[in-house]
Amino acid sequence: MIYTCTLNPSIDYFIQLEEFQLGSLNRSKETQLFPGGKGINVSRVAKRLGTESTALGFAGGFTGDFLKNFLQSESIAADFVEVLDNTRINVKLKTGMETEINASGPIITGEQQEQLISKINQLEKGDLLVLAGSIPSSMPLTFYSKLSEICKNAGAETVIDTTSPALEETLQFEPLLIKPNHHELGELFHTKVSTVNEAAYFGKRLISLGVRNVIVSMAGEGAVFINQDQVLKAAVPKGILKNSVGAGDSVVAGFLASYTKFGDYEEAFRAGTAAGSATAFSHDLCTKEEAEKLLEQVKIEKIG
Ligand SMILES: Nc1ncnc2c1ncn2[C@@H]1O[C@H](COP(=O)(O)OP(=O)(O)O)[C@@H](O)[C@H]1O
Ligand SMILES: O=P(O)(O)OC[C@H]1O[C@](O)(COP(=O)(O)O)[C@@H](O)[C@@H]1O
Repeated sequence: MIYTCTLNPSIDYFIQLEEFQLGSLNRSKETQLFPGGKGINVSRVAKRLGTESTALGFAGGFTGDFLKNFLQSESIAADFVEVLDNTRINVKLKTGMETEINASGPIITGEQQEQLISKINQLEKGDLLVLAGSIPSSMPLTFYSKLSEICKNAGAETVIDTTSPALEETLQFEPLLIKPNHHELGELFHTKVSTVNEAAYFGKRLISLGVRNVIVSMAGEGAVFINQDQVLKAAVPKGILKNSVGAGDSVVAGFLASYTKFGDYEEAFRAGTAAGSATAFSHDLCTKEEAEKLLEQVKIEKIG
């Protein structure tokens, strides 16, 4: 069974404007509300690609209800720990360029954290847990590594998509996959990663630390896949960028949907990259048809 865990989910409030003027009254052209948060997006895209998962995490208040109802309407299983405060609302301004304001989110008490841990304690060999997104400021930065350790002891796999320092702590538990973008990979090594060769070099260093597979996503430049046996580069099709929110999560979902079906890393990397670009080229997360249409246009090259 696949589980996604989003400690700080959101409602993503997309606001389209001709232009945005700081300090003035701005009126929107169009607005949309979507459930958000990295694990939630992975569950939604995976579902569209035919792969079931259960969304775990914390949800509260009327925004938490929106989230749960939305997932239910898409037939996605969810098992959230209830919190007192409202789930956050993240603002995504679309004015020709994208500006994001991600809110801090509700306070999560120690007792609520324990409730989530007891759900993770139920995982067993053959299960897979995706830990994705930021850790709320009321929680310890070691929370993902704690969950990773529980999974490792149970024989369950983990996939990690978060930033340093939380990411760093999880590496010792040998995740199946981590998916930093090139900025996040740079942060991990206190440097700047801008080229495919740099991504490959630092990706290999992660493999030597025990990570089994790394995808470094590089937005319009595509992505790099690194494991013990090979380094692959994916060149992505050119298209009109409509929405980069959720593109990274779509890479994770596409990879997992393919890998859990066919067990082939190269194909899973291709499927992940295609899903990422399909989301980038659409207003919402990609559909199965949109992702499949791009599959053949993703050019994979072995570079190591
Ligand atoms: N402008 C773009 N053109 C084509 N594909 C894109 C573009 N932006 C993002 N993507 C696709 O989405 C993936 C993830 O994007 P990226 O911005 O690196 O992730 P994140 O959202 O995690 O920062 C890329 O690997 C690529 O497949
Ligand atoms: O947990 P964080 O880092 O604040 O990120 C949350 C945001 O990231 C998203 O999951 C999108 O992530 P990606 O663009 O990296 O795929 C949004 O839905 C959400 O608003």
